[in-house]
Amino acid sequence: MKPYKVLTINPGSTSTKVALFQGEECLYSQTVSHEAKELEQYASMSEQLPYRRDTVLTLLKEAGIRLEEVDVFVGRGGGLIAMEGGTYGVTDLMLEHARTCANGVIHPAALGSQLAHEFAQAYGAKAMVVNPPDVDELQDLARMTGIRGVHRIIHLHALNLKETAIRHSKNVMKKPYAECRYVVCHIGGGISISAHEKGRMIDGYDIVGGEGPMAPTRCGSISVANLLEYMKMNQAGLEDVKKLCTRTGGFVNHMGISDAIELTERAKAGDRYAGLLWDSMIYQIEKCIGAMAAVLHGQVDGILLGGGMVHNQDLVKQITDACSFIAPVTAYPGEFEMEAMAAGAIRVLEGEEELKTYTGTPVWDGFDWE
Ligand SMILES: Nc1ncnc2c1ncn2[C@@H]1O[C@H](COP(=O)(O)OP(=O)(O)O)[C@@H](O)[C@H]1O
Ligand SMILES: CCCC(=O)OP(=O)(O)O
Repeated sequence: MKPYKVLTINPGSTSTKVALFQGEECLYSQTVSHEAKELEQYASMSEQLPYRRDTVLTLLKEAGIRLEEVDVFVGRGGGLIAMEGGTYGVTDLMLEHARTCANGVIHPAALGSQLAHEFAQAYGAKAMVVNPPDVDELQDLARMTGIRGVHRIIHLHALNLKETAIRHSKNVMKKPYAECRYVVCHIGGGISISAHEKGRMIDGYDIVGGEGPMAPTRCGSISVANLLEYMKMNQAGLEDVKKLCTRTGGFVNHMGISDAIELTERAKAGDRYAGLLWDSMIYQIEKCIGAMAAVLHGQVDGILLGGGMVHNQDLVKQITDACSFIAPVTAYPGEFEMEAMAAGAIRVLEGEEELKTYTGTPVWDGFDWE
């Protein structure tokens, strides 16, 4: 069978990643980092589209990649209404929801489907997205809040969390993902901590909604009282708070940077503020891992760490020291997002999996007594 060519595009909060695959083989991969200040100039997400497109085009031109040969362009996907996991065709409805960030989340992942669509139109190929951050597999216990009619929803790095769990199951546990129980973390520009049981992500944090640990670009969980006081003192409105949850919180708020390498260098050079900020983020990650281990009743086969910051040995050591009483900690520095996107598209092209159609109807829509 002809090995399909797949171009994967991954717009993240601190980077744009692009990779070309032929079958499972990665022919080319490149990452461009974006500092917070560079992205600040764009008032809306759609204003970032030409910048991200040009970033991708420049990389591909430099590498001499012939886009005419690509069978399918895959974007990361985002801005969508809560959906089942899987590979989806990019449709008009998906594009409309991505453009308007229909789920209320302003994050560059929503540019993924739009970029894939633009390239696919230009080169007569297919456009798809795989396991966007809007995948919802929560157990009912995780949906209830203390306010009637308000339900928890989550947005996290579903793509990398699931791929990491699938690979660890195959290569280390020698069992199917559906038979393993994990706490899986993605520690990047945003930080996802999630509980996986029987091949489903049954709980996790809404990392663009102000839940979970603080992260390079996110404020993470703070108390309602703290937030109300902050809003009063700073005359901050809803839009300011939303930005703190997705773009301007965490390292960006404290230090004006999202780069963990620079933050840790400042800490090493004796900046105690930078040092405490770094250690506090790790402490918050450890607390969230503990919570997800309790969701799994302590029966955890492994704690899996992925994402850019997992390249940092100190972070891995601190988490291992704090959490290995729960289960073995395994570090997968970087991510498998590009591989996961290519694999999802190829499974569909080879007929192993059906291409799903985005309905725009939430996968879960309230308890039956409501
Ligand atoms: N070698 C490294 N050591 C420490 N931190 C790193 C390293 N490489 C990347 N990072 C940090 O990881 C974060 C980005 O992670 P990544 O998973 O690529 O993010 P995203 O996809 O969310 O943009 C940044 O804060 C970056 O500084
Ligand atoms: C929308 C959630 C995914 C996410 O936070 O990705 P980044 O870490 O790339 O910002």
